[in-house]
Amino acid sequence: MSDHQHEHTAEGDPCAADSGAERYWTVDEHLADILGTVGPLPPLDLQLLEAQGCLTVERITAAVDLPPFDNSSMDGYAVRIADIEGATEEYPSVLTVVGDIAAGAADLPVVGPGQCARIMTGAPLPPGAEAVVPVEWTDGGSGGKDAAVGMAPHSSSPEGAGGEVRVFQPAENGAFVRRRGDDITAGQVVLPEGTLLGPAQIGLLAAIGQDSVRVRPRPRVVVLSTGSELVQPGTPVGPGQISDSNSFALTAAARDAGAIAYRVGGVPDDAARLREVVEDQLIRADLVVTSGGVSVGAYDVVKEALAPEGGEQPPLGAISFRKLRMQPGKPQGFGLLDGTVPLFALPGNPVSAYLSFELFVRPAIRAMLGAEEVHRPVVRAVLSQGLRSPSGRRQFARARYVAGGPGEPGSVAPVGGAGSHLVGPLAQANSVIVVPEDTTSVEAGEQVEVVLLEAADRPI
Ligand SMILES: Nc1nc2c(c(=O)[nH]1)N[C@H]1C(S)=C(S)[C@@H](COP(=O)(O)OP(=O)(O)OC[C@H]3O[C@@H](n4cnc5c(N)ncnc54)[C@H](O)[C@@H]3O)O[C@H]1N2
Ligand code: MOO
Repeated sequence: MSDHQHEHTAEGDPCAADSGAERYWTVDEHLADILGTVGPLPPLDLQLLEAQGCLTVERITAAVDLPPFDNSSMDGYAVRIADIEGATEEYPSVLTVVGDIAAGAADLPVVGPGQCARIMTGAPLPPGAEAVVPVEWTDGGSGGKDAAVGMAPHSSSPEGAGGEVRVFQPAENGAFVRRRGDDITAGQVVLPEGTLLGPAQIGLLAAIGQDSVRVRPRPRVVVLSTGSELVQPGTPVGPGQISDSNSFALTAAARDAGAIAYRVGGVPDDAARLREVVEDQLIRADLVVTSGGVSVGAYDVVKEALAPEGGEQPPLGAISFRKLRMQPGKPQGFGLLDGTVPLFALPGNPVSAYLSFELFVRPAIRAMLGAEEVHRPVVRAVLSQGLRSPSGRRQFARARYVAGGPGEPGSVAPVGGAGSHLVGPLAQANSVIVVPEDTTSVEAGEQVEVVLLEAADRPI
C-alpha cells in the first residue's frame, strides 16, 4: 500500500466510535427530509439590480415596441431615395440641408424633394425621408469633392447644419434605418417564466421600461459559528485558541449558492447566549446555519440551546439531531425554527462543515431560489490512486478532477487525508469522490462517482 492509500484508510477515524444500538440516517434520508421541508420562497417585486441572479416567477411581456420609432443607425443625412438615385463621386446629388436631428429630438423637419436633414445615430427618421446615407458617403456639407471623415462637433458650430451637401452614392429604401419594433413588438413575451436574471436580461427589462421585476428572492442566510476557542481572524490567537474559519467558508459558500449571507462571528459555548443570538437573528433570516457543538462533548451547546431536554424554556423550534451514515459529516441537526425558518446545525470540524454545506444546505438554498436543479453536477471519472473507505458509511473524499477529452471520462485523484481538520488540502480540491457505503476500497483505474464543486480545470 502506498503512503497515499494509507492516508485514506478509516484508521483513527472519529466516526469509528459508534455504538450499535443508535438509529443512523442515510445521506439520502437526511436529504429527503430537507427537500421535503424546504420550498421556494414567496415571490417578491424587486428593483432590477436587486434581482440579479434570481429566477423570474412569471413570463414577461413587453408593453412597448423596440426600437420605439424608426431611427438612424449611422451619423449622416436622412434622404429621399429618388434624390440620390445614380449619385457618384463625379456626379454627386446636391441636396439642401433643412435641419439637424440629434438623438432625443422631438421636433422633426419635413424632408421634401431635393432636401435632406443631418441626422445622428439613434435619432428619429424625419417625415419624408426614406433612408440614411452615412456622412462618409458625402462631403459633410463642406462643398468639396472629397468624402467627409466626420461631422463638425455641435459645440464648434452651434448654428447646426444648413446649406448644401453632396452625396456620392445612392442608397436603397430603408438603408441604415432601424425600424420601429424590429427588435421587440408590444405584446411579445421577452422572458419566459423561470429565467435566470443576468446582466443581459436585466438590461432588456430596463430597455422595455421596467424598473422592477417579480422573482423568487435570494434567501437571507445567517451563518453562526460556535465555540469558546474561536477568535476573529486578524486578532492574536492565545493558547488553545484557533481562528474562526467556518463562518467565513460557510458565508462564502452561501453566497456562492445564490443567497444573501450574513456572517455572525463566533458565539461562545454558552447555551443561553447562543439561544439569544439565534432569536435575535430570526428577524432577518430565511435560513440559519450553525457550525460546531453538535457532537457528544460536554460543551456541545447547540443541541442544548436549540433542543433543550427537560429545561425550563421551550425549544426554539423542532430541530432534530441525528447521526448520518457518512464521513465526514456524521453529526447533523436539521429542523424548523418557529415552524418556518430552516436551521442546519453542522458539525464543527471545518471539512465536515464545508462538505455538509455543499451536500445539504446548498440544495436547500437552491430550492428556496426556485431552481430546477438543486444539486452540484455529478460525473464518473477514473480514479488515479487507490483509496480506502470505512464500511457502512458513504465517504466523500476531497479530490482534484480533470475533465477527459470528448467522449472520454475524466480522471480524479484524492487530495490530502481523511481527517476532518485538514483545511490545507480542502483548498486544493475542486470535487469530492463518493465511495458508497458498502465499498471499503477502490483501486486505481476503477471508475468512481465525483461531485464537482466548481467548474473543472480551474487553475488554482
Ligand atoms: N466521543 C465522540 N467524539 C466525537 C464524535 C463522536 O461521535 N464521539 N464525533 C466526531 C465528529 S465525526 C465530529 S465531525 C465532531 C463534531 O463536533 P462538533 O460539531 O461538536 O464540533 P466542535 O466540537 O465544536 O468542533 C470540532 C472541531 O472543529 C473545530 N472548529 C469548530 N468550529 C470551528 C470554526 N468556526 N472554525 C474553525 N474550526 C472550528 C474545533 O476547534 C474542533 O477542533 O466531533 C467529533 N467528536
Ligand atoms: O468525521 Mo466528522 O464526521 O469529522 O464530520
